[in-house]
Amino acid sequence: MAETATDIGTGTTVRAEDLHREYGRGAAAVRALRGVSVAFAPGTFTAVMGPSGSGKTTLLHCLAGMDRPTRGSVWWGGTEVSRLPERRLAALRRSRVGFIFQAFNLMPAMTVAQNVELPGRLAGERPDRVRVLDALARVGLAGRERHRPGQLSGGQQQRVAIARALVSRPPMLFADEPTGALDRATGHEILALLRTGVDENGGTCVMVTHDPVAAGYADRVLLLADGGVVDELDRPTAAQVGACLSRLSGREL
Ligand SMILES: Nc1ncnc2c1ncn2[C@@H]1O[C@H](COP(=O)(O)OP(=O)(O)OP(=O)(O)O)[C@@H](O)[C@H]1O
Repeated sequence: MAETATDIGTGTTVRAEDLHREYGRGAAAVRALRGVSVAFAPGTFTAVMGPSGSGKTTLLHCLAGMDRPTRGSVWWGGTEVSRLPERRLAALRRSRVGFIFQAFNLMPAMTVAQNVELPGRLAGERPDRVRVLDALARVGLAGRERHRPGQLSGGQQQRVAIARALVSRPPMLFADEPTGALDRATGHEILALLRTGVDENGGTCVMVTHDPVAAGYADRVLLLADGGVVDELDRPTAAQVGACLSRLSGREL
């Protein structure tokens, strides 16, 4: 099936159909995902939660085209990404997907601006200074472009990582515990940035988190257990999320 540039525009529906992901083979095989079918509409912010080992990161990596399912399919708009050859997938991913890691994953020897430019450079593009400075300004880091990551606080480093993820204005943003390494107040600032990105640009954002308060920024919470979706909550309060997680891990608060 051929994909075209028009398949993916501002805000993309991300869809998984009967997704299975196994690691290893035979008796030692781990079934990380066991038939997940779920869709994420443009202009929505979804939190993925569940006990440790339930498959959250595996699901995120498959949705973001960073890992391949063993069985089933992942779609970005009308494009079945799980079947694309590696080079075409990598090219599409670079232009369509922003990914934010818990540990920021910045290059310490590079300046803030160079870090933001890096994905484009790796793709062979000429850096667009105006876009880079605009992305830094959008995350509140105007004037910091010549700093090294080590000269910034954890929250500021995560803002650099968000600017790096957003500089190409991707329609899809995936975040794996983006506030896990931050204090609560700084975490709120980061979550507010993600929320604004969805509200103002109509992007599709999927975030893995362990924090019920962080999940409160999302429109929807998807709960995983044992590699499957076991529940969904629409605009839940932190208390509702906490109660649901406690039930899932077999404990009552
Ligand atoms: N590369 C791998 N090789 C083997 N097993 C793996 C690999 N990655 C993940 N797993 C296993 O797959 C299952 C799901 O892992 P995953 O990281 O997706 O869970 P998670 O819900 O994100 O966990 P956590 O909340 O602890 O980060 C776990 O049993 C894990 O040990």
